[in-house]
Amino acid sequence: MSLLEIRDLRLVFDGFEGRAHVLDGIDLSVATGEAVGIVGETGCGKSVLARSLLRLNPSPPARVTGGAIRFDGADILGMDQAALRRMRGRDIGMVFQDPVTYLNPVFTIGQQMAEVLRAHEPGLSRRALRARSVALLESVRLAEAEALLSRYPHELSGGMRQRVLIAQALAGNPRLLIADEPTTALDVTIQRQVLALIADLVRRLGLTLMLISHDLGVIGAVCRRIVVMYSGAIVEDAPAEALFRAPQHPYTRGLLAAIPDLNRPEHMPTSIPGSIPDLRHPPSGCRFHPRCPLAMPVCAREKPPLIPADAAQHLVACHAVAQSMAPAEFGLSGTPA
Ligand SMILES: Nc1ncnc2c1ncn2[C@@H]1O[C@H](COP(=O)(O)OP(=O)(O)OP(=O)(O)O)[C@@H](O)[C@H]1O
Repeated sequence: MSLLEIRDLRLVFDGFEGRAHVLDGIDLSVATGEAVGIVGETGCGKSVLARSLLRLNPSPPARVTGGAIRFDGADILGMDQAALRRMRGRDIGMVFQDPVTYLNPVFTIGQQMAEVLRAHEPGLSRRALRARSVALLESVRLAEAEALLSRYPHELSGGMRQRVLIAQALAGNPRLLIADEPTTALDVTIQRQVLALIADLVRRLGLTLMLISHDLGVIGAVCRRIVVMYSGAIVEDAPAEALFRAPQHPYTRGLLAAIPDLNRPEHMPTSIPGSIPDLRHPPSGCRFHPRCPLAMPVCAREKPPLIPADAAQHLVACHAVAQSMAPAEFGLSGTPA
């Protein structure tokens, strides 16, 4: 049974310069205990998707135009404000990219931990708040947690600040943790430590994780399953090992070809030709078709469905891949361009 079910989710932003079709029919199921990575180029809608799960996209300009999101059976899109407040942090916790933005410079770490804890459990005594804060800071491997309570954010390093935010996200004992580019603002060594911490928390607390990054290396370090997004749609969804070994979608292949390989110095990284589409005027059919080396006439006409590729858990949305698997079954009229 899935903890999270997203069905045909569609979301637009209405702006002065027109309507941006940002989520174009997202289908995603996440089972309890899974660690799923969402990867894709900047602007493909990863953060908007994550914020949709907590209904955090500002509305207006954001508007959900179709689909459903269910968390443990509850209809998130139909929740009233009181139900949303209960759900946020308690069912689904979220960690954002930039720890500086989300910690208030004028309050101590202790005051900010207490504020989050009080929101979840209003009746906690001062002593209980202190004990819970220390336990949470220790759970994210922060040394001298007791002393940290009286420090201000600027007295902490970037990695420590991100750990404090992870501790805050865990304060409501969420079942699903969403981490949106949690290490992008950190330098490489600290990045590795924070990723190791997230992987460890997932194991220790039995958390379900949705990790968002533009970096396949970051996702591959933590997640067993990888979902690739392109321009508001999922183009491939596969076990990490299968995705790295045998990527199916031409966009995923392009992403992998762009990564330098230290074991093969002769391999020259290549970039995907063209640029990401303008979401106010997205290409018809498959949004990747103008950049795709395998594009066929059908690709400009019909959006390809997400279907099993070489294994049941390996899904891909590509007419060319579908045709190469079973041409008669799919009956596509397209011929290679
Ligand atoms: N508040 C907003 N108002 C208008 N458009 C928005 C808003 N938030 C996001 N968008 C648009 O939605 C699209 C997807 O943005 P999103 O932040 O989800 O991308 P992303 O894949 O997470 O990329 P990045 O890694 O750069 O954050 C972008 O075109 C962005 O301009």
